[in-house]
Amino acid sequence: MANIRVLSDDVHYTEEHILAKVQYETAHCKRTGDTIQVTPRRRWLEVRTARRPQRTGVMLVGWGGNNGTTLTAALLANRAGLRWETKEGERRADWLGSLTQCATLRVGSDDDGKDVWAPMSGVVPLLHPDDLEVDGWDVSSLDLAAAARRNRVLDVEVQRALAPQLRELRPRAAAFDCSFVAANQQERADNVLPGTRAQQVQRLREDIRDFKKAKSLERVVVLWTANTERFAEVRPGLNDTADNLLASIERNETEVSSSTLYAVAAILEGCTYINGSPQNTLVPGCLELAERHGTHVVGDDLKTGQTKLKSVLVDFLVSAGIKPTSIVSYNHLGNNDGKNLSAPHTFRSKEITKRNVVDDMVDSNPILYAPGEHPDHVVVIKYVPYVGDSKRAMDEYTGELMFGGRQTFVVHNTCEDSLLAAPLLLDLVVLAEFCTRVGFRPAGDDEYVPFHSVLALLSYLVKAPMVPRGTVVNSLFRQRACIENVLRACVGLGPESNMQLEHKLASPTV
Ligand SMILES: NC(=O)c1ccc[n+]([C@@H]2O[C@H](COP(=O)([O-])OP(=O)(O)OC[C@H]3O[C@@H](n4cnc5c(N)ncnc54)[C@H](O)[C@@H]3O)[C@@H](O)[C@H]2O)c1
Ligand SMILES: O=P([O-])([O-])O[C@@H]1[C@@H](O)[C@H](O)[C@@H](O)[C@H](O)[C@@H]1O
Repeated sequence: MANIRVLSDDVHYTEEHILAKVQYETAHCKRTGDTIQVTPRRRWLEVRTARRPQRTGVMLVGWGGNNGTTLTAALLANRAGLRWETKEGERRADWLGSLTQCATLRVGSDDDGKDVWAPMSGVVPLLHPDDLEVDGWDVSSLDLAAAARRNRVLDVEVQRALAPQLRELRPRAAAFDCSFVAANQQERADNVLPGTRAQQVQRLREDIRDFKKAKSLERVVVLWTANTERFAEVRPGLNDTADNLLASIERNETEVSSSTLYAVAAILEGCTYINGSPQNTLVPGCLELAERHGTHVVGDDLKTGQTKLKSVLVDFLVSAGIKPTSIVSYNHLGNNDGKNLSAPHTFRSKEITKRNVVDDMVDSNPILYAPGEHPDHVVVIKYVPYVGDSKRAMDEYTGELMFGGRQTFVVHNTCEDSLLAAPLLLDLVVLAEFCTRVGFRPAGDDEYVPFHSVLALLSYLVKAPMVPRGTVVNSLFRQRACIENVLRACVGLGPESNMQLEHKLASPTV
């Protein structure tokens, strides 16, 4: 696929960097009575992107799980160009569902006025999946071939072809506190670290160093794709500050979750930490620790199927002036994730992230909704072993039309949960690595400013985006546009406005 090269006085490609200059516009608003005063603020920004992706490895927490084994198999299969027979004919390994590997963005138009599109990975150098090393931890000691067989996600032909390599991959012993997950998860836990929380953090840090050294890595991303935990209590003296969190770990406080131990270990080793599950791993003390160490964190909860569709449908309805009044999201699934979510305290974590996704869109339209008014919104998840990873999502959306009309549409969405999640895990790692190579400064300043420790740019990939400040955006296309426009800024292209006035005015030469 083509890479783009921007020919502009505002873009310079040196051996090490892409140096770009772009005009950045915001608008300050002030409400006075029935009027909103809007003051545009335009300034020139200089963007510096290091061109060489770093030698990167990802350490998956929950490596032996459905998502972890599926991502690992995808990395191996794509690297090998694996082809296999199915009843529909030959298939070959691909990255379908990955934004960085299979999505494009419009970069302009050609002599005939036709749009020209480029792969996202062709705008700025991104880490290639073939170069990504993988390791991780799991409470189950199964090697990844045995785990893939247990997980029942991959075609048998694929499992057979990859078994020799998967068999060599064995998860490291895990930090695990079963009280934070469903009791039914204890039965697989034969690979658990002993000792206090402080000793476990120390061991996890040694694991990260060991992986980094063994693979000669420059960057390690720690990504939680283990079970959903219950929310941890956040309270002064426990985890409200970095020092209090570290002291609580030293005191072996039982309210510090296993996932927070991984996050602390990652941050102390200078790694990006990504929370692919809904629990509040990234407590305030964790966020302060990440800022102190200048590392990035991303959360919460992968956005893969039912919620992703919801963030599109509700955005479409509200932005079309149709008023969603009832949203009922039901799904059943039969994988281990579903088994773990069958406990009330773990389901509650998932319910929170699946329900909050419409808040910003509802709040954006006071014409439709009075202050504090929201659609009825219900989330139901049931564990039905027979369907395995092939989650069935059924949604009913009801909205109000003019003259008291009602519109109801029902969606049946059979997701293969892990085949949807694995490409997003790759995107999270690839974009997280990219974010460590970019800096911004007002034109003329000396210092480039990196992304904030809380990587809000990756909101597109999670259900409940953490942001350092400002409004949480859940609208999927606004989130995607943010990534697209940041990539464009790195090569001196302004934001995609979609105006294309050259095709809309009486004269194309305005
Ligand atoms: N489409 C999706 O699959 C999807 C979407 C959004 C979020 N998620 C979240 O991703 C996570 C993983 O999903 P999955 O389908 O792979 O689940 P899974 O149960 O198949 O995998 C989780 C793995 O984590 C291991 N584990 C549990 N606690 C651990 C610990 N403390 N340390 C190390 N390993 C531990 C388990 O043994 C298991 O192998 C879940 O929290 C799920 O809610 C999944
Ligand atoms: O991402 P999404 O499809 O909206 O939500 C999914 C839930 O519907 C499913 O029950 C759960 O097991 C997955 O982890 C995922 O969170």
